[in-house]
Amino acid sequence: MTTNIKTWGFALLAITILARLVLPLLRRPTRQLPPGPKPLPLIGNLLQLPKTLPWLQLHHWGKQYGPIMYLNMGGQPLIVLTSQQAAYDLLSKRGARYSDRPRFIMAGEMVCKGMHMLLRPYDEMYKLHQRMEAPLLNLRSASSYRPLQEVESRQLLFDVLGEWDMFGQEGVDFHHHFERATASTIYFLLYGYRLKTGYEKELLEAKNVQGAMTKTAQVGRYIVEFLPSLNYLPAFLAPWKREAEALYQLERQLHLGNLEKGLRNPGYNFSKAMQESPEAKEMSTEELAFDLGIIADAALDTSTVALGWFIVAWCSNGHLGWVKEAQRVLEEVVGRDRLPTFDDRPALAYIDAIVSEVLRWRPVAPGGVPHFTKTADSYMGYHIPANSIILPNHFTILRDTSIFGSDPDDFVPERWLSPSPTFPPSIDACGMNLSALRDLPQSYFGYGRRICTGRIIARNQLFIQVARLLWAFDVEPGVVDEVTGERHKVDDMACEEGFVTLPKPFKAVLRPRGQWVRDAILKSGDTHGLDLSGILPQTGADQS
Ligand code: HEM
Repeated sequence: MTTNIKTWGFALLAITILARLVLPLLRRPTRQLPPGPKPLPLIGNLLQLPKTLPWLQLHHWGKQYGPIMYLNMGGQPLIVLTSQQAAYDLLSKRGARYSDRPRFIMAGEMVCKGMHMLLRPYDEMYKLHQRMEAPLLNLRSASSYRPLQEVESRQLLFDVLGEWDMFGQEGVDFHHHFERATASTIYFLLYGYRLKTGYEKELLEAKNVQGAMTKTAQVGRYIVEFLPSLNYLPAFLAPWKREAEALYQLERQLHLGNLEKGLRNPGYNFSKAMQESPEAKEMSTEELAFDLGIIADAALDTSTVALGWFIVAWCSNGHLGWVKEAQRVLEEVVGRDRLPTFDDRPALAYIDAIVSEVLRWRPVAPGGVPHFTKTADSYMGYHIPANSIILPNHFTILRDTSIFGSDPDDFVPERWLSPSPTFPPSIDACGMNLSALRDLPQSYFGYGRRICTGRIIARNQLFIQVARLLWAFDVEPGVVDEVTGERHKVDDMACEEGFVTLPKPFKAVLRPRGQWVRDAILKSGDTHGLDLSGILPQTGADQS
């Protein structure tokens, strides 16, 4: 009996593979597709796109084939966009058509049972979640979370100074400190509790789940992604089903447990605000818990990675003068008696320019986040087939010389500064000086209706952390060559694989710039003893 089922299983597999490869060839489109690398028979460009750093290969192809490219990924049309204009025209201006996501059968449908906000299709349920999140993430609400971000960045400096006292020239694992600070901020905002060490059970579990999720979203890892009908096979012939179910249970427990804690903890947090929203009445508790859990995941890696690249830029390109300039401006605006605060932000446009440049120079998701169109379209005279994946290659787009200038590989914060700031300046609700900054595309947050919803919170957080780190420390690579005694150079392109691309780990020395730094940090002290239950708005977020 088992052998019979197996035989039928393999027959079904063979037929589906054949149909999948041959049918697209029979349906060869007559209209002109965008240019792209020459496909091989049957499999198209599937084997030409490397598994390691595919966005870099797409970057090189972009130079050859232009702003819109076509690849055939074993029958799946993939449209790659490599200019800001093309990405904006399609993903933002034609957002109604281009806001879907491709199917992520393992990660989205099986592991998250369709409840992953980033991977969801653009349907009514997605819009319900978006309506629930929007009032908590808008500019005015984000401005009210800044006191929390000030506390957590104070703690970051305190922790880093403590490590300097212990390890000195050996350097610190800055990634860990950034991760703790980011996680603690977002967990307090979402669930009302902080993380003191960065080794708390909740965070370790969240990282495990996230790591496993990243694997399940890898292109080519599971055959069921290409042949969804294989999911009709019984579980003993489909081992990925067991893997997905185990991961789903893990994630479910984590998110539900955090939601419960959030509802129990004192003071305002997103768990309470969302549960009280009219939208939450239309969804299950599990849907609500996953919404919060995915926001936590989306915030955690991205902001930590951006800070990591900031340290890479400091170690590898700091000599270009921008560190000196930032420290000069901080000296002028803030002085030496206290840490920079959000009140200083209108006069610290240079710091916001550094944040923009970090996100441009090494985008957190260099390969972009895939959008999807169910309907056929045309652009620049080219045919875009129905059911195409649309991938904006952030790495290339953020090097568009017509927008960012002729030196896009260099780290130059000045490119974000307005040559003629207007007076009186226009300052937004979070203190950002809009008049002093050029309104260049922030493509690193994505596009259109799927643009990153946490971008204002992220920018506020990066502003205060970057300002305070530059005010407090001088930074250099932590590893010294035993023979020459010189510090190792940091390879500014060395990165880990993944959808979010983080720098390869290394230690950096963060040396206090003077006694005044130590005095100011120790004066503000360890923040873990503080009662923060009143630090966030008590009456819920701004609804405007
Ligand atoms: C430097 C930090 C961050 C970067 C670079 C970043 C980048 C991105 C990008 C590229 C996308 C996909 C956009 C697209 O599909 O076109 C995205 C989506 C998203 N981000 Fe962020 N993000 C950051 C921080 C945050 C934070 C702090 C939060 C939450 C507080 C957040 C919440 C989300 C959510 C919920 C989505 C899914 C949106 C959707 O699919 O509709 N992100 N982010």
